[in-house]
Amino acid sequence: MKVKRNWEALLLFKKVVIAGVGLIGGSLGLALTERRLAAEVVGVDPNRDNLNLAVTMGAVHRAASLVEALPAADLFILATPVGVTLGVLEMAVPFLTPGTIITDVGSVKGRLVERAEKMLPAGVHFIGGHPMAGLEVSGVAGARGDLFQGASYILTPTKNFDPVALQKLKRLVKEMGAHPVELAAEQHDRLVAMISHLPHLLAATLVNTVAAEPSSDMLLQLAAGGFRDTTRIAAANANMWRDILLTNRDMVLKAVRQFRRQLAEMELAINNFDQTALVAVLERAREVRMSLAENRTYLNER
Ligand SMILES: NC(=O)C1=CN([C@@H]2O[C@H](COP(=O)(O)OP(=O)(O)OC[C@H]3O[C@@H](n4cnc5c(N)ncnc54)[C@H](O)[C@@H]3O)[C@@H](O)[C@H]2O)C=CC1
Ligand SMILES: O=C(O)C(=O)Cc1ccc(O)cc1
Repeated sequence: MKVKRNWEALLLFKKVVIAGVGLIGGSLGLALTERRLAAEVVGVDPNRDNLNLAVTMGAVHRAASLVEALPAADLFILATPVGVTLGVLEMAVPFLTPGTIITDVGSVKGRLVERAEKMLPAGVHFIGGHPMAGLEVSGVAGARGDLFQGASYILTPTKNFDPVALQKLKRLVKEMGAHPVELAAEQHDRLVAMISHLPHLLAATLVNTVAAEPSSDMLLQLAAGGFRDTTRIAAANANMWRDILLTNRDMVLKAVRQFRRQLAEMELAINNFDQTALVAVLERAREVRMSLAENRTYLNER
């Protein structure tokens, strides 16, 4: 006999507290409320307009302060800018009660993951998280409950991780339609420097290269899909990216050095009219890019 799944069966958490109900916190809130994964979702955010909009949109059931919201929460999600997350966690510590699982969504993991475990009271477990999905807009107004559908969602358990907390977070990730991928925090930071932080830096540099031209207005009007496709992310929040690039400074600088080597190879081939080398470089990129579009497989699922 087919068992009918009622909404009660999907209830993963009783009370979820989200600090930072912006694009990502709001999208997690919508995913939780729309799919009825939590009985109550409480939002904490110093931006009153944003928080009120989150309530109106149904991304959180109610707004509160950390002091009021945190006791008896079974999940606490830090969805704040990378530069303030550790400070918010420090502020939260006195109000945490045993049984709370804590995760974050930040684009850089290293220091936060290292510090988090050390400052938490007994019975409270932290596992870093990073949804590999987003948009170039900030604030809850752009939030969507299906933002993480089909995306990889990185979790960074340490060697002392709590297995029950990890299982619950993996279940949540899957219920949101995303694919959990476990990585060590340092490995996470090295990989995202290449596939997220470097592309962002390059998109911004590409836009600025064109903008620095005397005829930039005309150039931007003429720009076709190629320029738009390669620079969409340059429209994202500058403060958010300042935090990301500086917090992951060493890995980002390493990725820039690798990029410079590839650029030099391309430059040399053009300078030398070296048709063979130029085709080889372009062909290598073409094949890799085409394999990215086809047949998506996820790490940990191979
Ligand atoms: N935007 C994106 O595409 C992605 C962002 N991320 C990460 O998600 C995090 C949030 O980014 P977004 O949602 O895009 O930013 P956002 O600017 O849309 O939202 C951040 C929210 O945090 C609030 N906030 C600031 N200080 C706070 C504090 N002390 N306590 C509570 N709330 C506070 C802000 O008022 C704002 O509403 C960042 O750490 C970012 O690295 C991760 C994946 C994708
Ligand atoms: O806009 C996009 O497509 C992005 O890739 C956004 C994004 C920004 C930061 C992240 O840490 C992850 C994803």
